[in-house]
Amino acid sequence: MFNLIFPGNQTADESKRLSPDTQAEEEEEDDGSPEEYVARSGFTGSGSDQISFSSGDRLLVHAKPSSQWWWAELRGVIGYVPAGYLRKDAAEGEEEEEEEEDPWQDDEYFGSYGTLRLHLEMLSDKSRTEAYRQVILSNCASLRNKVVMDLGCGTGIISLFCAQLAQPSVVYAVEASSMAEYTRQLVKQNGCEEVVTVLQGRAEEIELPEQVDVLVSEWMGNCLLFEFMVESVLLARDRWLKEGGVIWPSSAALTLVPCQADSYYAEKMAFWERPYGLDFTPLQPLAQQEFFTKPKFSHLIEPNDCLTAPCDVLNLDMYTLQVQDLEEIKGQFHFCVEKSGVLHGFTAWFTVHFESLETGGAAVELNTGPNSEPTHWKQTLFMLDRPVSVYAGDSISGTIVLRRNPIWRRHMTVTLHWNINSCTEDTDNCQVGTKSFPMWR
Ligand SMILES: C[S@@+](CC[C@H](N)C(=O)[O-])C[C@H]1O[C@@H](n2cnc3c(N)ncnc32)[C@H](O)[C@@H]1O
Repeated sequence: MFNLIFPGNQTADESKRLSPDTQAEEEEEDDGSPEEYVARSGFTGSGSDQISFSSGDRLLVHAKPSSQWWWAELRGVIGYVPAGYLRKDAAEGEEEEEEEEDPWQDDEYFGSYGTLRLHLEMLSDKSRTEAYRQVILSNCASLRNKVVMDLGCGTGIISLFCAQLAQPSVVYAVEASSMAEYTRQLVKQNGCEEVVTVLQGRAEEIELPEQVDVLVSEWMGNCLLFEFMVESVLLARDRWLKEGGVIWPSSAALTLVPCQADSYYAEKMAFWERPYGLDFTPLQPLAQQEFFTKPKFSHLIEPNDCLTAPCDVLNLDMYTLQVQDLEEIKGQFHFCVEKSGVLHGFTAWFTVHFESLETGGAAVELNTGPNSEPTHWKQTLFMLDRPVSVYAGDSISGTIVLRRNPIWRRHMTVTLHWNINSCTEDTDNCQVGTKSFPMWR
């Protein structure tokens, strides 16, 4: 049985909203002999220590050093494989139970949005909430008599901003979690029931009486796409948005920067070098697996720790983005090191833009990067396995690939490939590396 850790019981280091994990999947006794697993879908390994396989392949799992990556064998080739892509070769009849698992994990997902914890966190995030308020306020003239859909309204904050700061004809506030029952009360309590209609249900399933002029939603997750609520927005756009209608946010970008992370590295890895005068370095490979396999959510990078200027690696246009594009999104980067230091990893954050409907009006931007007010998303840190010294003038180029999990639809793997070209003569001329980070499967 897969064990999901949702926000209600996660650690502060993990996602703000959704942090399913794969721990404790195997309850059976481990007698040390290899176990046979079947691939649920294909996987293309990156780097020399991962193996590729196709859907239906039978793999022998020799060891499970972490909940995400197992050590397995296929046709005589041995290497790491992502655990979430494998299932036990169930006897007939048992398989049915497995197939019943919801790849969207909606019970857990909407269950967590049915409690106050996440709404408190989101509403306490002033930069986020004020950005939406500013969008409504600065477009209040254009919103007059418009039909608005607030997809995933939660407590209804954006719908209430619309009703109080503008004069739309109606706002359809759609919410799948049980919070919708309270949202109705909040709408009434604030005297907005003439304008705001709360509809409880999944946006994909609800029926609206009409098409809408404006589709607004706060769907962004860690590293922009995690949770993949964006899919619901794209489907609603195609079904409910009038020709020429507006989507807020209208575009989104993911930004990356090569960085130092001295204190995190010291806390999780260098610690094992000489605690209490003893050599604990044999634990370092374990530390790497345990602390550096997944990205670190909730990282707050100091502007000083950026080794280069940041660079946008993905740009999504919410009008043209298609659901199928989400399966694999690739970006490229080319950085020029500005100051010598130690490259511990890469940090990512996102920015979204809300186009203005007013003539000559300025777009509103919500930037979650280190040069803006911190938001509850903070930033996402991807640690390399080994730090690399870099020097001013070096170039770091490469690619980033966000690959959506083919089974667990709210999850993805981020693969970074980098190439460091040193400008100094006394160091290796070129260093390349690849690392894949499951979020969370
Ligand atoms: C990030 S929260 C934003 C809540 C609120 N709009 C705000 O800004 O505070 C996303 C909300 O969307 C809801 N949601 C996610 N996917 C949905 C879907 N497909 N249909 C309806 N509601 C959805 C969640 O239950 C959650 O309350």
